[in-house]
Amino acid sequence: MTSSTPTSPTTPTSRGGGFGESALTTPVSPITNTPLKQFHSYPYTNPPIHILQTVTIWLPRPLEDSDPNSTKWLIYLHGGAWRDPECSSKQFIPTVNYLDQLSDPATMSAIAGFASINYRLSPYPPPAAHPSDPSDPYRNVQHPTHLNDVCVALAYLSARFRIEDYGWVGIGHSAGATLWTQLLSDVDVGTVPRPSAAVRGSLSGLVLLAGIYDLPLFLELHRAPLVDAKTQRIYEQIVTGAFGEDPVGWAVASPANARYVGEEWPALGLVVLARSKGDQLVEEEQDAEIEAVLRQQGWVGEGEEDGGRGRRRKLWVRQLEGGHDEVWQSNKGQIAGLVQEVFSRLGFLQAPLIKME
Ligand SMILES: N[C@@H](CC(=O)c1ccccc1NC=O)C(=O)O
Repeated sequence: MTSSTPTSPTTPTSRGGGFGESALTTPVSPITNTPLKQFHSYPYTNPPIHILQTVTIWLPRPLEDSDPNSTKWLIYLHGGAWRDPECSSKQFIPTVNYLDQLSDPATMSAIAGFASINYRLSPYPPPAAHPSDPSDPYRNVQHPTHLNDVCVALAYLSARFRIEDYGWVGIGHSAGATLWTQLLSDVDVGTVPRPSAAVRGSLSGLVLLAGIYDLPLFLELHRAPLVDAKTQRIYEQIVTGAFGEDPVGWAVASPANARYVGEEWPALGLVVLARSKGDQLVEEEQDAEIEAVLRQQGWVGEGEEDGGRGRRRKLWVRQLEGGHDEVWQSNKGQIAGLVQEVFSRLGFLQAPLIKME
């Protein structure tokens, strides 16, 4: 297989989602008056302290006009190799806008709200466009602190928006897909409680984009002579920065080595694994591994029998187009299309309303 060089940390990126216009500086208005294209970031810690511990919310309509029986929440976890401050909750904006403006309106009618979670990051040493200050406690954390923040954010979404009354679908890109699969499994989440039974029981679908599921394999595929020494060093920094120096820790934190207790997420009926052949940063072996692991643990592929076990856990594989970070950009509405497909499969789309002239 061939591997190519990841985004050079020295290259400033023109991607959206940077810290330039801080989400926290956006004035917070009463949630029920939030127009869709405006987003509002809410601190999920008490006391509210830092932008990296916020969740960004978009509402298609005042929340009280969304019927919990017929609308769902979509909850996004961004990537960025656990360290890149240019990658944030704003990665979800292209998908939100696509669903708002270009998708079949039936999908938007079935969405109560979009939430995109920021979490504390791991060290990003220089040279980098935005290196972390070694004394910044928000940009020098390690696993399981990222997961710890995701758990706190989900508890906040439950307390403030009652996501469990609506039901929800999770979406994650790259390290964000790693975080969702870790959360679903028995990987350590730190000192905070795991999501409540109500929150776990209301997750019905998961869309995993370009995820990293086996950290030792991630390093193996980016070691000389497969890649040049500089690229090898970047991948080593990513993994040691986020998971420490001990290789045992890398294996223990890897979703591919974990157990998935379906009963703990009883409504989860569909997991979608999606990646692009044009992904230059994360290899297809990652998806192949997690697919095999989920199959061993009870998920069944599309169009396959479930062996009479009566399980409802389906595993879909989908192809995307573009480079690693292009898949979440509006790129032909790929992610919006997946959301629509998942909503349709899960029975969330209602017959379109007939307009009265
Ligand atoms: N932009 C990131 C690179 C990055 O996101 C990445 C690089 C290689 C493999 C996976 C990556 N992202 C996963 O979340 C950085 O500058 O570190």
